[in-house]
Order: sequence, then structure tokens, then C-alpha cells
Amino acid sequence: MTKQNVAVSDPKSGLNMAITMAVSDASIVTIMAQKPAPDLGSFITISQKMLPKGVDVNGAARIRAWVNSMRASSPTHINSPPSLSDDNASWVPNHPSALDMFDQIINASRGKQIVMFLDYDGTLSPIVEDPDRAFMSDAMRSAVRKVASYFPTAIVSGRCRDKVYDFVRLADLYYAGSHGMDIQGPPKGSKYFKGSQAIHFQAAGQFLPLISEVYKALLEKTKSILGAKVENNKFCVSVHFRCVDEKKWSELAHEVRSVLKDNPELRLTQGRKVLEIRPAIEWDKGKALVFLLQSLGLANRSDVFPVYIGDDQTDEDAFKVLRERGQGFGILVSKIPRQTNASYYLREPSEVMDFLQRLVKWNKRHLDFLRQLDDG
Ligand SMILES: O=P(O)(O)OC[C@H]1O[C@H](O[C@H]2O[C@H](CO)[C@@H](O)[C@H](O)[C@H]2O)[C@H](O)[C@@H](O)[C@@H]1O
Repeated sequence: MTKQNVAVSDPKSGLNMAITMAVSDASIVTIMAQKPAPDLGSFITISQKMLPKGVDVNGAARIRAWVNSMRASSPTHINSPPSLSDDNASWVPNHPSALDMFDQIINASRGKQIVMFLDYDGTLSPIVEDPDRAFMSDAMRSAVRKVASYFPTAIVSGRCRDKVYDFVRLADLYYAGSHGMDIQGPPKGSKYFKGSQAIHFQAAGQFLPLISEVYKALLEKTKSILGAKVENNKFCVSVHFRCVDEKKWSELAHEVRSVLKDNPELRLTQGRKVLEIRPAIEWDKGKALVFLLQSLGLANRSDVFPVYIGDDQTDEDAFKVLRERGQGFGILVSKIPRQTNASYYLREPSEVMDFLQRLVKWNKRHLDFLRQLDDG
């Protein structure tokens, strides 16, 4: 057996890794140590192609990177994060509370058509251990219903569209499930019904059989990992690790990688204690937002004011679109400061509800005022 130090560049993540390998024969390589290596000075650089067949060193590097990122995104691993109750929290000056700035927000929206985009988990419902029990409260449902009675409203979720509909149970809304890959407009009879048929758009229809296969494979491969939960979101699959012992995260990441490796047409994104496998197509919550504005006939108008509220990394695509369009803004739901393209923050779903209720109250008063003007 020989010991060898090599440097591996992972083309997908762009990470350089220093790896110490024990090579016992032509086909067996054991990774003994591995660390990010910006300076590759004394190492031999190899590529996957130079390794014996079956040795997936890039895979090992990627799994390590995933596990690091799984750890980094877990609040228990952030060293004393500044809490948003702390006035000195670093992002507060640039990203004020949407409740504190409510009047300024309303002023900016004057004379424009507000369109509401709402993420589901962590925004309308609190984060809970069991994804099947992430119910929204009746008070939140009532707030969303009232908002939707005044403004076109869409729920944009990573979940399968039917499932998120079962949680929300409001008919007058647009629903974009599977991270926006499955969009359905309100039915006939709704005031937001457009054209002659309800809007129905699936950006990744051809991936349905593959995703269903991948779901089954992941169920099988993770069944021995205590606490792992695989969720079929129709056009994507979620592998939850919220209830998995941290010592098993690497094993879980390995199983996910083993499925992804054989399916280059799929890619991985990460949410809150969840790995998400989805088609590697140019479609995300930001694209879904633009599609919805187009469907509403509002995409090319300057008097539109879209507001997107979400808590997850995947919501950043939508925040970014709004920032680039210079229209409306994003509100990040988070108790912990983080890099974001949103303009404002709210701490948790209860504050989202306060915000929605204030919006309804303000609009009602505004409409009453306009009516009185008309009458007078
Ligand atoms: O886009 P979203 O509506 O925010 O959906 C993203 C994922 O949300 C769900 O998982 C998250 O919430 C669960 C319930 O609170 C929690 O247990 C899990 O740890 C969170 O990641 C949902 O189950 C996923 O399928 C969605 O992709």
C-alpha cells in the first residue's frame, strides 16, 4: 500500500481539495484525509480521468462539501449568530424590518398594482419536524384569503402543488409547486381567472418518469438511515435530514450522490435541513414569478408592485429577479442575518401574518376613502 497526496479540482463546485489517499492496488483507493486547498503547491494535481475506474474522488470531495454546507446551514453550527432581537445585528441597516417600514412600503406601492408571492414552509407555516404536519393556522389562512381578495396572490413552494394546495385550501390563488415547475391558475369563476382555460404550465414534464424512479431509489437507499425522510414533490425529490443524527449526514449525502452521479440531468439544491434533487433546467422560483406576472398580463407594465415573501435559499432566485427588474421587493423570513437579495426581513411566520393583516387593513381603508370621494 502506498500513500499519496493529491489535489483534486471539482469542476462542478470549483473547489480544490487536498486529498491524502491510501492506494492498495490498482482499484482500491481509500481517502484518508481531505481538506479544502486554495494553495495546491506541493500536491500532484490529478483529474478523475486519471484514476482507476470506479474511483470517485470528485464524488468524495463533493460529499465533503455537501456535508460542510449541511452543517453551515444548521443554526446550531453558526457561532453565536447575531440575533435579530439584537439591535446591532449586521444586516439590519440594509435590510430593515418590513413591519417597521410598513408606511414607506405602502408609499412606494401607491398607484401600482400589488401582486403577492408567498412561499409556504417557514413563511406561512412554522418549520416542524414532520413535513406532513406543517399546517398553517386558521388565522394565517384568513389573512392570506383577505390579501388574495384584494391582490392577485400566488403560493410558490418547493412542495408538490397538490400537497401545498391541501395545506392552504384557498381556491382564488395561483399555485406554483415543485419550486415553480408546476403552475396552476385559479379556476373559472375566480376574479383572477384569465382567458378561456385555467392556466396550467409544467416546465419539466419530461422529467416525471425519472423523478419517480429517483424517488424510489432514494427511498430504498436511505431506508436504513434513522430519521431520513424522502418526499416526492412530483418534479423534484426532497431528502430531509432534520431528524438524522449528524454522524450519519455523510452517509446520507453519499447515498444521494450515488443517485445523482448516474443522472447528470438532475442537480442538487439545499433548503432548511433538506437536500433537494431537481431537473437541471433553467427554471426556478424567479422564472416562475416572471411567468406568473406574464400570465396576469402585468409583466411589461411599470405600474406593478410584486412583493415576494420567503425564507429559503431557493427564494433568493425570486428576490434576485425583483432586484434586477427594479420592481417591488423581496422580504426574507429569518431570525438570523444572512446574505440576501431581499430588501426587508420578517422574523417568523407570525410576523408575516401581521404584515399581511396590515396590508389588508390599509387597503380596506384606502378603498373606503376612494368610495367616499366618489360619493362626495
Ligand atoms: O418552498 P417551500 O414551501 O419553503 O418548501 C421547501 C421545503 O419545505 C418543506 O421542508 C421544510 O419544512 C418542513 C416542515 O416544517 C421541515 O421539516 C423541513 O426540515 C424543511 O426543509 C418540504 O417538506 C420540502 O419538500 C420543501 O421542498
